[in-house]
Amino acid sequence: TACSSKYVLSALHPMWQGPLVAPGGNRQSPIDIRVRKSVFDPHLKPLTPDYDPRTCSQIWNNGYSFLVEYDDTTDKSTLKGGPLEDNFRLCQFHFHWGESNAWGSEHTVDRRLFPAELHMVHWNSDKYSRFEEAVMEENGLAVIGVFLKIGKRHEGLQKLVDVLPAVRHKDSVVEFTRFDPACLLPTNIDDYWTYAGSLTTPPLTEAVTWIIMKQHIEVSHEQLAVFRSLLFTSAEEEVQKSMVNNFRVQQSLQGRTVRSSFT
Ligand SMILES: O=C1NC(=O)[C@@H](c2ccccc2)S1
Ligand SMILES: [Zn+2]
Repeated sequence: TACSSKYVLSALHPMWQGPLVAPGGNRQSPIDIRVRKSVFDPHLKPLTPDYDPRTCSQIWNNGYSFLVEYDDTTDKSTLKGGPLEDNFRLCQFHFHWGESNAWGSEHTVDRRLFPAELHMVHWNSDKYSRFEEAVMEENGLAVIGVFLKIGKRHEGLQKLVDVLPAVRHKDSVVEFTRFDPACLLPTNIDDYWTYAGSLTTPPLTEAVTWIIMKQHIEVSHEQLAVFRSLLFTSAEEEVQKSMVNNFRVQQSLQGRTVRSSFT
């Protein structure tokens, strides 16, 4: 689908932690969320995700993460509410993780690192007609971030973990259907932080309203180890590089305010 955009593939290089900063970027992501500096906003509404598992279509290893893609040609899997004024359409979700459980997330909370972070990517279907267009616009995208911790096995995630070996190499794709992404959200989605930021991979456009969940989800050590069995490299390349540490370095807040939906 459109949202598995060429942007992510073309300018991406595994392990690029680069000095790559969007020209004149003053709202870059990820950031450290300083809890005591966040501002409670009583006007923030509850978030209302409404996902249809039948729109789930495939999993793709794009050489940086694996994307679970959704058919975003109609308003079947949507996100509204929270800080959002418009209707947003789910196009894909993916993760970022480390080579060890000690790090891997892109955002941090008072400098605390998590072993991994889930991103659910949505684009503004009230204002734009497709993902590629929205990705270049100020209020084009909404990404839900959920931290992962090592603990009990996540039953819903296992269906995904079981097919990962089929997309071990860069550019591999496998059909993947009837997966309800809501199963990956924490039980409490009313408590979140939100701020104006950017994509964390090229084109790094400052198009994202970030919604970071306060409550994490738990996955088992074995499940996360399967993420690490994926490769950055394609089947043809001689040297195989394991897909780990696919996160961007943290960016400065540059005067931005992080709002919280809770006190
Ligand atoms: O949340 C984000 N994580 C990423 O890898 C970036 C991205 C870039 C383009 C499409 C989808 C996601 S933005
Ligand atoms: Zn991401």
